[in-house]
Amino acid sequence: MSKFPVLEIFGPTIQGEGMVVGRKTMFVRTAGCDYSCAWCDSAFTWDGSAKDEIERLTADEIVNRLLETGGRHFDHVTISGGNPALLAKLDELIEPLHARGIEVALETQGSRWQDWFPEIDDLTISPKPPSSKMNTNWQVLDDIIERLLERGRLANVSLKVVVFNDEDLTYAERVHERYPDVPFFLQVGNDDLEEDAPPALASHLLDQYEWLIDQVVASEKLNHVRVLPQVHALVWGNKRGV
Ligand SMILES: C[S@@+](CC[C@H](N)C(=O)[O-])C[C@H]1O[C@@H](n2cnc3c(N)ncnc32)[C@H](O)[C@@H]1O
Ligand SMILES: Nc1nc2[nH]cc(C(=O)O)c2c(=O)[nH]1
Ligand code: SF4
Ligand SMILES: [Mg+2]
Repeated sequence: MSKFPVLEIFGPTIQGEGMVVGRKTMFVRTAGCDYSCAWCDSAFTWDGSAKDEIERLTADEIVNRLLETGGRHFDHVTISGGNPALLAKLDELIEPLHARGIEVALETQGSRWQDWFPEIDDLTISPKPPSSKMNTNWQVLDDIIERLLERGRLANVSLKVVVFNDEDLTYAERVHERYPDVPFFLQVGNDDLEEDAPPALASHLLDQYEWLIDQVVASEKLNHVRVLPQVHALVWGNKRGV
């Protein structure tokens, strides 16, 4: 049995982002990332600041922890990170969750393929725009999208680009033009990760949301798209574990 580096298991809460926004879900957050985005809201997964909190758990232990924490109050688990696509054996966790009738969602940036991607019920791929300071490997992303389309997973996949500025918006247009058949989401960037008063953050993020809606409305390249804020950030601010 493989061991997985886990930083948080929490919920039930709602999925605050993207293709299944609002869905009641538990979260499993893995440690470690191959990126280091300038604005990462979960930098503790990779910057060493929470290294003492990382637990190495088997899939059975994660399932037990989910059941202890969530009881009978969930039928959906979202795996995020860090980049959970660094974990080659994650099918060992996906399989027993499915066996219990629990749906599995996963958040990743599209920098690595894993053979278990087609098993994920709600797969969010979130390539990173220029403001992140990361570079997209288009060959890798093309390959991931192609493999998912070949396997008929269109209904289970989405692309989600976080937008902070005009350059990011141009990047979002480029991603949507390259993969026009993949459901496409634009997400408000949270540029105030230090604010600890939820109402102040919510007010700021709603202004950013209005700006992003205006930009998308004005774009001829962004028509078959959805624009969303991070609902959990509006409700709970920058709090961890919600
Ligand atoms: C923390 S990441 C973990 C999963 C994976 N590494 C990824 O980036 O897709 C989860 C989601 O949060 C988004 N995110 C991270 N920091 C953000 C921020 N400051 N504002 C808005 N979204 C953010 C990412 O783009 C990603 O879609
Ligand atoms: N409620 C809630 N929704 C989320 N959607 C994506 C999250 C993430 O950090 O990956 C996240 C999170 O941390 N909390
Ligand atoms: S890829 Fe995701 S977890 Fe990694 S640094 Fe970027 S936002 Fe954070
Ligand atoms: Mg988050």
